[in-house]
Amino acid sequence: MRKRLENLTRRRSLPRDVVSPDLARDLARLSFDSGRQIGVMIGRDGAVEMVLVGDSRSLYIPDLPKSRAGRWRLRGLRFVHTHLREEPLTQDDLMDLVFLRLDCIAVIRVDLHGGAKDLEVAHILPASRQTQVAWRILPPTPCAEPTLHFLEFVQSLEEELERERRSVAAEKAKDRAILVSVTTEEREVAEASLAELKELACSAGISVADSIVQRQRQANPKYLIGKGKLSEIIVRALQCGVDLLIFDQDLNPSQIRSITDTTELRVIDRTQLILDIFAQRAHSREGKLQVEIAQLKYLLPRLGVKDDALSRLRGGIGVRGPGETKLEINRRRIKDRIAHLEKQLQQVRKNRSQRRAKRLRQTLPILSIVGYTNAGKSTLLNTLTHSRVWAEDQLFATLDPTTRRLRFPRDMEVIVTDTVGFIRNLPQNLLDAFAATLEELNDADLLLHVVDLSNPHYEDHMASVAEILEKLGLDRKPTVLVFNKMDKVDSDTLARALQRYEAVAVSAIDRTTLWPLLEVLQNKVENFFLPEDAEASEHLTVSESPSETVTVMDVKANRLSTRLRVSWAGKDL
Ligand SMILES: Nc1nc2c(ncn2[C@@H]2O[C@H](COP(=O)(O)OP(=O)(O)OP(=O)(O)O)[C@@H](O)[C@H]2O)c(=O)[nH]1
Ligand SMILES: [Mg+2]
Repeated sequence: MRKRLENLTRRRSLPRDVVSPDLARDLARLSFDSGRQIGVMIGRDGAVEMVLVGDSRSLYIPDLPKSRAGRWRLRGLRFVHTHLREEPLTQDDLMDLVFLRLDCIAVIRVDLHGGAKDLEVAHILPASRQTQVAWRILPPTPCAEPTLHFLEFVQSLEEELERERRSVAAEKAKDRAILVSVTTEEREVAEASLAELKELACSAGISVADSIVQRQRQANPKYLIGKGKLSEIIVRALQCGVDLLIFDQDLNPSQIRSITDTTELRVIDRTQLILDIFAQRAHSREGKLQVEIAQLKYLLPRLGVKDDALSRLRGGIGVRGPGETKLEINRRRIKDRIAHLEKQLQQVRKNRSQRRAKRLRQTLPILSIVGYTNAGKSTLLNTLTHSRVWAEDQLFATLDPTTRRLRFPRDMEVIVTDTVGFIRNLPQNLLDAFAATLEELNDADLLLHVVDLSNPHYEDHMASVAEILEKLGLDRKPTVLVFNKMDKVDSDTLARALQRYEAVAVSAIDRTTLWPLLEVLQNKVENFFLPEDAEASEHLTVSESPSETVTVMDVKANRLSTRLRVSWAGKDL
């Protein structure tokens, strides 16, 4: 028996046959004699690369050598095996096809006399031809008269996959990902959370190819996700040319490892995605330090015993945060680095409080725009920026700014800052890093809390923002509530919202809607900073344009924390 099996390794099929008729016949016979399933892995050149022996009903395929370049390629191996008693392809066979990204899987159905009855072949299906399932089973053909030209077939299949990949890759050269949510929550809750993950991914510069939800009654601690879903993911990834999976749920290190091992895709979870976003957005020295500390702390418990754990965990998007070289250091060195960064952080903080003291001496009121992610904060700031042009045009047409300044020796100036969006469920260990990206808020005199009124969950978002502000010790700051995107809600909703909350409604994409807001801001700032100053009031009352509200905004472009300088002459004084 052993000898007969060994002989199989020297067999060759023509590249054009899935399996040569002789080999099929011999496999069937051997299988029949031994009462076991027998299989061979055949390379593209037709050579048998591996012989596998199972029991009468199943056959286990061990780890295969790493696949050829490119995760979207097929493996370059076809698996041909026998089924006794004319049993057709099974679900397990199809799973093997998908998990191993085989060129194809074929079963030789052995008849009751040990003959090779026929050959059943299944292959992965490209997305463009996608139906409900990710594979196709071809009608059985007699082993003795193969009809399929296998090599041509598999080459065209691969070309098709490659074309798909290229068309999506060309779409944008950025990271593409599939989002995955494994949850015991209600579908609606899971989908809202996934929608948010998508926004997070987008703001991290990742394009989302697809999202997959698995609702389950009980979690599967090993993979977190069921095997069937995992195979769906592998096929979708193959079809979409995706090599990154982002899980909405936090994964523990061994889950990351087993999912990575099974799918050969990069795997990150929500926390790591948020960390990556912070890493992108932290501009200040303190912010950068905080984010790197958070990244390293996230990494530390995930350093497994396996030496390749680091390269897997480098999974993140691009090469942000702790770079590759940094990640090659061991656990000890990471701890040292954290200690070192923490020391630096203390130093920076000391400097910052000195800086702040200096700024306070300049007494420029600072307005900071805060709000849930995607509320429209940056848009609001930008639109204010455009209205600057408009306002200036007006200004030049009617007034001489230089003269005006002379007349108003204490005219008001404010700085407006945009901030990173707030997010629900912010893990506690990220709060420091998040707080650092929001450090400017400590200096804010007035917060503009922007809310996307068109989002059905806007009240939840308001609550999340309030909660985070409280955690950051910012809940006592005077705040103006701004209901944005009023163009997207009907008048009833708007009226009801304004009844319930003291807020100003705007549409940040439409600068003409901003005036009521400017009015409110102006009054607030004046109330905070002017009343006790009699001298200023005197000057202002002699103004020659008492009824005119002039807004001059001067943007010192600095992307995320664009600063907007607003000066105006008060009309109500
Ligand atoms: N229809 C409508 N869309 C708006 C309005 N304001 C903002 N948007 C859109 O909402 C989306 C998010 O706006 P952003 O300004 O990026 O939101 P953000 O709060 O800065 O988001 P993060 O920085 O990610 O927290 C963009 O697509 C805007 O075009 C509005 O008043 N009406
Ligand atoms: Mg923004």
